[in-house]
Amino acid sequence: MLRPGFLTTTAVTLSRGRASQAALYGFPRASLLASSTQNPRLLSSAANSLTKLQAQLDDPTLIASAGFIDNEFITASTSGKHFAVYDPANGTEIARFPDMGIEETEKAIQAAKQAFPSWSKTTAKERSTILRNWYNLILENEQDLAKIITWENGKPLADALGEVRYGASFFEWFSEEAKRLYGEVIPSPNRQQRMVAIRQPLGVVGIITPWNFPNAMITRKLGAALAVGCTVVAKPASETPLSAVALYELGKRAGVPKGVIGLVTTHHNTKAIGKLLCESQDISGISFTGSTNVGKLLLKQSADTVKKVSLELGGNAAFIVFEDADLDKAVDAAVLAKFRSSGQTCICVNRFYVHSSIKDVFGERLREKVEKFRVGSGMDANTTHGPLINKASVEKVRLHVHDALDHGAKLLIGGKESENAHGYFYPPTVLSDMTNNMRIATEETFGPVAGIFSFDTEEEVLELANNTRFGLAGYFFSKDVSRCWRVAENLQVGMVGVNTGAISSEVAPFGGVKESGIGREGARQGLDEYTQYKYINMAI
Ligand SMILES: NC(=O)c1ccc[n+]([C@@H]2O[C@H](COP(=O)([O-])OP(=O)(O)OC[C@H]3O[C@@H](n4cnc5c(N)ncnc54)[C@H](O)[C@@H]3O)[C@@H](O)[C@H]2O)c1
Ligand SMILES: O=CCCC(=O)O
Repeated sequence: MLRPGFLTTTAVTLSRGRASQAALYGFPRASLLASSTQNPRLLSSAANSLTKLQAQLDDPTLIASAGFIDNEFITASTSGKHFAVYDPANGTEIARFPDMGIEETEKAIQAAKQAFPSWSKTTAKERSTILRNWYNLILENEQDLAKIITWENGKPLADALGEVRYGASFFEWFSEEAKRLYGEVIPSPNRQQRMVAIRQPLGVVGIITPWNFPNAMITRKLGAALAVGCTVVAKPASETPLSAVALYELGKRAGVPKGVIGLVTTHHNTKAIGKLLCESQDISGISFTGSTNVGKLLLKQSADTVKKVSLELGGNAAFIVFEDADLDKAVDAAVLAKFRSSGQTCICVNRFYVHSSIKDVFGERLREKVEKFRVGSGMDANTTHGPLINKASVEKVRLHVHDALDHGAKLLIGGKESENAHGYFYPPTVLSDMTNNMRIATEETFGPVAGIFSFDTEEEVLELANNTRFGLAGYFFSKDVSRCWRVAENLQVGMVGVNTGAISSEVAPFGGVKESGIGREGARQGLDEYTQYKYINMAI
């Protein structure tokens, strides 16, 4: 039952057959117009935009402007306010979401709390089956889900499809791991007692996710949380809520029971909702992926209720090319590790350290690769690299490039923005002759700029690479096996790519050290963030 104050007539369940899909085209428009506090003409045009998007999907019922509370899609906030979602390729509004607040979040928390006793008592096999259903549904709808990512995030469609499959892999993985949540039998130090440690779900967990992987950052958390028996209230980034809604719609179809997963959409109430999730006594864990500053705030806010907190934060990855590296492989890996998602992944390279003897040839080879990029709308099949997420991101990248050039960096390619460009584009850029007094040496750029520093000795480059408060990922290229072990062990990061630029996988523990985070996601370790041990001592 919805509380008074919710626009109950617009709380619509999206799980309908395809036969009725055409009729659904009108639903978001009706719900948006229901808001009395905003200009009806603007709301109507936003609804039309969403309708246009729906018309391009095989299954238009996958998206709506809605949060999801207690098994219902809620298309209006109690305040009547909305926030806009934009296509970063052209800056146009594509949807308008309910700007939910404390009331809705509290309701989602209570629904998740109520659902916890029964969900946590389902068998591992039952939870596994639901996750597996969800995985299958994602793959069946992968083309639609990829389009949704591209519309709201901007990444090229092929990359978006890769993200959908990557996202799905977490449900597949955790559907399997659900059945292997083993505890321990502890050899007793005496003859009178037997000792075991069992693993139990934390309870309700709050999940906050970023825009750079609108699909996969949600599944990486949800998969693990649901596998162990936790229930969830999630808040997606306000830039990319459509992917979250689509996933929830599929979750409902997959058989996730009422109350187990909640979704609260907001822009203006982000801080307040974050605080509530951290401070609520009904929430036992927080899992966050995003910037280090916000992560630190959430950690502080969670202190009073002594929550288990899992943080996947910013990075400042070094990519080291030793003099004995296979240069072809190093350049290919550099392209991937730097320019994937136009430089907007947390494990993207921020600093290239190339041995002084090969610095110029490496720079030239990288320049040649970047010259072949095709920057444009992610929906265009020829596009290799899409826009950045918003204006602020473009400004940060511009600042980093200008700062480097002002301090004497050499521009190999890029750096010049087109004056006629619509959308949030920045040309892929390669800079050489970088020095440690430049911003890129210490700050995460989160954009398509490769800055090349040079070094002479292994000792020197390790010191440079580790001279940061971040510690997420690091990469290096060398053919010397002893050096490979030495450098891998001495890089102060959570993840190392040795002779590769691709390290992400659902089977591997993803996470950082230092101010890049606490905890690991994916892999068998991913379950640890959502469980606690209970030690049982039985006298015999
Ligand atoms: N380590 C990882 O796995 C990983 C993955 C992706 C992104 N990141 C990092 O995320 C950053 C970029 O993402 P971003 O700009 O979206 O980060 P962000 O921290 O601004 O936002 C991330 C999420 O936190 C929410 N948020 C913002 N302020 C909040 C507050 N006060 N309380 C509660 N929630 C709040 C946002 O709405 C969004 O949902 C980069 O630093 C990147 O390295 C890390
Ligand atoms: O941006 C952070 C996540 C990237 C990844 O999982 O590869």
